[in-house]
Amino acid sequence: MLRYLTSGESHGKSLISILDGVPANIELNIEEINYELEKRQGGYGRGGRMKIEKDKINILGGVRGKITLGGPISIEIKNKDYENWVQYMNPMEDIDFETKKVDKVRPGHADLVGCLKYDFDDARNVLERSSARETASKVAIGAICKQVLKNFNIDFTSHVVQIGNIKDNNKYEFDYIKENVDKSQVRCINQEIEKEIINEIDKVKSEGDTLGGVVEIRVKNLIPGLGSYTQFDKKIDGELAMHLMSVQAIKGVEIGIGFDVANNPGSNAMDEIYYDDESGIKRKTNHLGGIEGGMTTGEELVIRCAMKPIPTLYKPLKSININTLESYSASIERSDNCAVPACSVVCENVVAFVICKYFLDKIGGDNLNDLKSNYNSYIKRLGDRGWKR
Ligand SMILES: Cc1cc2nc3c(=O)[nH]c(=O)nc-3n(C[C@H](O)[C@H](O)[C@H](O)COP(=O)(O)O)c2cc1C
Ligand SMILES: C=C(O[C@@H]1CC(C(=O)O)=C[C@@H](OP(=O)(O)O)[C@H]1O)C(=O)O
Repeated sequence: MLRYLTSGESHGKSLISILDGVPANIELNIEEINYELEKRQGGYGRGGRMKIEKDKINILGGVRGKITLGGPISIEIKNKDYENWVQYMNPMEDIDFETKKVDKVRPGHADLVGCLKYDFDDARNVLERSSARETASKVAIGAICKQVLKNFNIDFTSHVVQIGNIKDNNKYEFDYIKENVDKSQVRCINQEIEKEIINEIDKVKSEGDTLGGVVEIRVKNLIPGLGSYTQFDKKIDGELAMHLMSVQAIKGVEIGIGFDVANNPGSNAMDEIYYDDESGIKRKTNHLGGIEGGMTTGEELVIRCAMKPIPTLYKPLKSININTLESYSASIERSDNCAVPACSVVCENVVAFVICKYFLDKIGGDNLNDLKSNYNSYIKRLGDRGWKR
């Protein structure tokens, strides 16, 4: 079973993760992994921290000469900012906790409940781990998963469809997204909307406020039957929602037309099934976004995620001192103002992990050759039943 754990604090030495269950003999393209990490750091609206970090993957185990060994892969991403935080974060030396205490808890963060739950008088003990810095690990993991799936032509992309109230309602083709997305500053395809969004981010920033938005993730060349209807915890839509909802600041996940199913009659929400000798079993529409009954249909997977606005505002929000219970208005030193573009890269890679997990589960094989022959025999059997790639 493909699984991972992450460890590390936002201003600690490094982010560490272990990805277990990757088959042997997968060739890793390190530049591509680093490119994903670079994309996550980008996007208009990011704060000062991204000028300090230059995220790069450092593989510590599970790989030789860029080829996976079938064992757990351990991954390090260094926090360059650690050197500015040694006095606060050193795990091996004493820290003068009293003078470094964060006792003003920030609304929208894990600070308050984290302090109550874990019995801390210092919110730094919470915020370091709850920070979205951890999403760098998620991206490195997803980028490795993508490279497993590349052997089977399964392809991923993502873009921004809304920031604040500015929406891109155009429908775009997968390849168009793939080709155009990295040139833009907010990962929005339509250049006019891109400009409008950048103006909106500037305006809201000047008011000391922040913005959230909606990102779309697409997966192409999937096969039918990843996931299962037979038990709740085997359904791939459930697993996708769980992983995506657990990304910092994600508040909603929809598949296909999502919440719009409620606004449409059944005839507009289902995807009718056709057969012809040339293309095999096919759908003319994809309202349900490529999943039926907890299983991939083989159509394009279409997922949207809503990210809440960044909770740390330059315009102070009211809160309390966790130790004295006095009220205060927060002021901050630095924060992202809008991280929706970065979040699209994170969500894309989180989806890659889930798809890879279910792919390996369905196809099976602890090395690339076994995986390929199992895959081919499944595709052949589906072909005998009328399904074509
Ligand atoms: C890529 C990314 C960057 C983020 N950057 C910031 C930030 O600079 N400042 C901030 O207050 N929150 C930021 N957040 C959001 C918080 O980490 C998140 O809202 C917080 O941990 C509470 O978790 P929850 O929103 O899931 O409840 C970011 C989230 C993501 C995905
Ligand atoms: C470090 C990252 O994002 C951070 C996520 C984050 C938060 O509270 O979630 C707060 C900010 O950190 P800092 O307080 O150090 O400026 C962001 O920069 C990253 O994305 O790599």
